[in-house]
Amino acid sequence: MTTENFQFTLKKTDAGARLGEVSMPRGTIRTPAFMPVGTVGTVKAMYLDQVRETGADIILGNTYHLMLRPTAERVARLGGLHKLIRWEHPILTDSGGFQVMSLSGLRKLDEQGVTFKSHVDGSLHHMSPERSIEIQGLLGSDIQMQLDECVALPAEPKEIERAMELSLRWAERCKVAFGNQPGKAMFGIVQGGDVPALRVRSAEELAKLDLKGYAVGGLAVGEPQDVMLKMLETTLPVLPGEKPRYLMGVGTPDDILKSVARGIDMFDCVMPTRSGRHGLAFTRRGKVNIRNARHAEDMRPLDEQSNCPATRDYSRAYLHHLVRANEALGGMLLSWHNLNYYQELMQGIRKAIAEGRFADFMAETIEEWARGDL
Ligand SMILES: CNc1nc2cc(C(N)=O)ccc2[nH]1
Repeated sequence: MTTENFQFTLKKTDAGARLGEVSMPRGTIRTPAFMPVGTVGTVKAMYLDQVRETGADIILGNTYHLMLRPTAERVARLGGLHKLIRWEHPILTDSGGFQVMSLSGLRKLDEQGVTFKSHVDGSLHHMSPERSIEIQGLLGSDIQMQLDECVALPAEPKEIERAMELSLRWAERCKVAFGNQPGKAMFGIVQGGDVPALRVRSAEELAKLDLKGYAVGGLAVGEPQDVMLKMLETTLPVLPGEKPRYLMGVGTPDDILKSVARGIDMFDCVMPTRSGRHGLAFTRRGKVNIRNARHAEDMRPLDEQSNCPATRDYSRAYLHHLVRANEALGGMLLSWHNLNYYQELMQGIRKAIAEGRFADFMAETIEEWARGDL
């Protein structure tokens, strides 16, 4: 069902796990949802028709990359990102802040924003909270993220606090810049590193802004999984239950299961596509490194029970050959397989929550991974 407004419906809970839907003009997002990453206007090595067929309701676009090339203004002149890349379903764009810190030659970060040198051509750019929202608007983004400062862990508590407070001030500026766009949403991002008290403050202050959704940021930045999960247990109870929660940059299938159990509704991660390009396949019996010599003459597919052609119709021997030869088709088939596996996992999660058996589903899934490759 699509609506002219942005509407989150919490359909069922099963212990901490939540089943829901985000309805928007461009379509409905079934949650818990996994968002494939469409970095520079493409989910690498995939046709977007295939991405849709795997079950994706929404993809992510990276503001940092798109603002540098082809630029937000050019995308707007060409009719917006949906038209340019031929994806008519919802798109979430990040603010660009995380990649400015991780990819560019960061020159300055102050109250006004960030000044950086492009990793593409060395040109100088300034991005304020207002400019980030302007860029995401020019792209035609359906869900826009506030500009924030994400610190890598481990970090000094004082540094984490400084970045968290700055991000709160930037959230207010982004809310003003975003204004009132009924069919779209701007999400705040909870920061606070691995310091529970700072996480609580960030979530409490963002909740006062009455935003349409909330991301948990500043995680999957080098901390152990147990620290990430502890920060979710600290943060999520403070966020309004009737709004969607999005865990940024996460994660492995194990991360996803354990984060759903704690109340996360949306995920994005390059893991399935990036690891697919490097020959790593996620399966219901755990990870398979197709580069390993043991697959060289194995004519079985990754999983003959799958409905995905990449998983069911191609032999491990051929996948092994393609990856070892660094052939493009190797990365294409394994990206397709991994995205399909991730969406099958999300579908299994949603079905288990609907049937009130998520805890059993999580235990059975983890146990089958541990049994090892077919
Ligand atoms: C891959 N890990 C990851 N952590 C992230 C945190 C943020 C954030 N804005 O705090 C954004 C993207 C992220 N990706």
